[in-house]
Amino acid sequence: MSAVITKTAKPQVSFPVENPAQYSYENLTPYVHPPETKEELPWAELVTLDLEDYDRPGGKERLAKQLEHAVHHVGFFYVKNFGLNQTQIDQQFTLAKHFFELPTEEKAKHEVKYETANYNGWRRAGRSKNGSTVDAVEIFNIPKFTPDFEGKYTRPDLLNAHLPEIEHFSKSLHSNVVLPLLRLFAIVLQLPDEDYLVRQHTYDKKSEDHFRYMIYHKRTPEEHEASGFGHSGGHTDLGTVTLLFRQPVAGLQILGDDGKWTYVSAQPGTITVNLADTISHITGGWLKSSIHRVVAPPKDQWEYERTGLLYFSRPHNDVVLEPIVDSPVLNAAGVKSRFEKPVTMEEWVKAKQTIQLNPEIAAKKYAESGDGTVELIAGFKDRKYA
Ligand SMILES: O=C(O)CCC(=O)C(=O)O
Ligand SMILES: [Fe+2]
Repeated sequence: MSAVITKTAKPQVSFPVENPAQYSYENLTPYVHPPETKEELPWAELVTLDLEDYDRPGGKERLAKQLEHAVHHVGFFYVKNFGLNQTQIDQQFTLAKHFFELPTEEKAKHEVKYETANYNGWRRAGRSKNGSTVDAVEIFNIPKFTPDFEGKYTRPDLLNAHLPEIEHFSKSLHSNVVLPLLRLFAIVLQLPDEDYLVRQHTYDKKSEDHFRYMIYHKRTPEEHEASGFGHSGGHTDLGTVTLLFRQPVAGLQILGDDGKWTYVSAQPGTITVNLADTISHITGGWLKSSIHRVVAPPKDQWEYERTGLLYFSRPHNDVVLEPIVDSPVLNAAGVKSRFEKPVTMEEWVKAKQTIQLNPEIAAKKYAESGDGTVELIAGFKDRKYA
C-alpha cells in the first residue's frame, strides 16, 4: 500500500453495546456489489492519480502536473492506492446496507434536524420532489471524530459496535486522500507555502467534514418516468472535495465544458473525487466546482439498489471564503471574490445546507427568482442544472 498511508491517528471512540456479537461481520450478510451495466454509455475520460507516487522523489510534482487540467476544467478525477483495502471498504458497504435495512422507527431516532440545517444523522427518503414524484434517497451522515461533535449525535447499536473502524476509515480518508490532494492543489496554484490549504483543513479543528452512507432505492419504470429520470438534479457540492467510492450502478454524470453530460465509470480500486464550492470560492472560481447529477441507471441495473460511501471535506468553520492572495496563477488570472462581503465557511454551510435540507424553502426561493438561481448569501447565486 501507499507510502502516504501512515499518519492516521488511532481510533479513540467506542460505545457500550449490548450483545455486540450479533453485529459481528460473521453475523451480517455481506454486501454484494451489483454488476456493471452492459449498455454503451458516453463515459467521461478522467485521469487517475496513483497516490503511491506521492512520497517518491518528484512524485508530488508529477501528480500536480497530471491534475492541472482536471481541476481547472473538469473538476473530476480518480485516486487509487489510498491505504484502505477492499475488505475494509466492503465492510463499510456492509454496514451501510444493514443500516438502511433497519426499521424506519429505529432510523428515525437518529434523524437529521432539517429546520436548523443540521445534516448529521439520518435523512429519510421522500423529502424532496423530482419531477412529479418524491425522491428515493436515504442518507446517514457521520461527523468528524473530534470533541466538537462528541456526544452530540446518536447512532444505532449496529454502528456503535463498529465505531472504531468507522473512525479509522473516515480519518484515513482525511489524512491519506484529502490532505495530499490539498498539497497538490497548492502546487498547481504555485503557493509559496505547500501547506497553506492543509492548515485550513486540519482534522482536530472544527469543520463540517462528514462521512456518508447513502442509498438510492430501486424504482419501478413508472417511478423513473415520473421523476424525469433524475435529469433535473444537477448541482455543485458545498465543500472542498467530495470522495465517492467505486459505484458500479451507473448514474453519476458530469456536465462538460461542451454542455454534454457524460457518465462516471466504475474503475476498480479507485475513489472518484470532485472539486466543490469552497475550493472554488477561495480561488475565485479558478478551481472548478464540478456540476454533476445522478440520473436513473440504465435499464439493466433497475433491479439494484445503489448504495454509496462518500466523504465530504470542508475547510474549518472560521475560514473566510475570499480568494488566496499569494498565488501567481490566480493573480495572473485576475480572479475576484464571489461575495459582496466576506463570508465564513460556517455561514456558507448554513446558507447552502438550509436550501439542501428544506426543499420547500428552496422551491419558494427558486420560484421567487424565476431565473433558475437562488441567492444563498452575500450576493452569491447558486444554481440548479438540468
Ligand atoms: O451518489 C453519487 O454518485 C453522487 C451523489 C452526490 O452527488 C451528492 O451526494 O452530492
Ligand atoms: Fe454531489
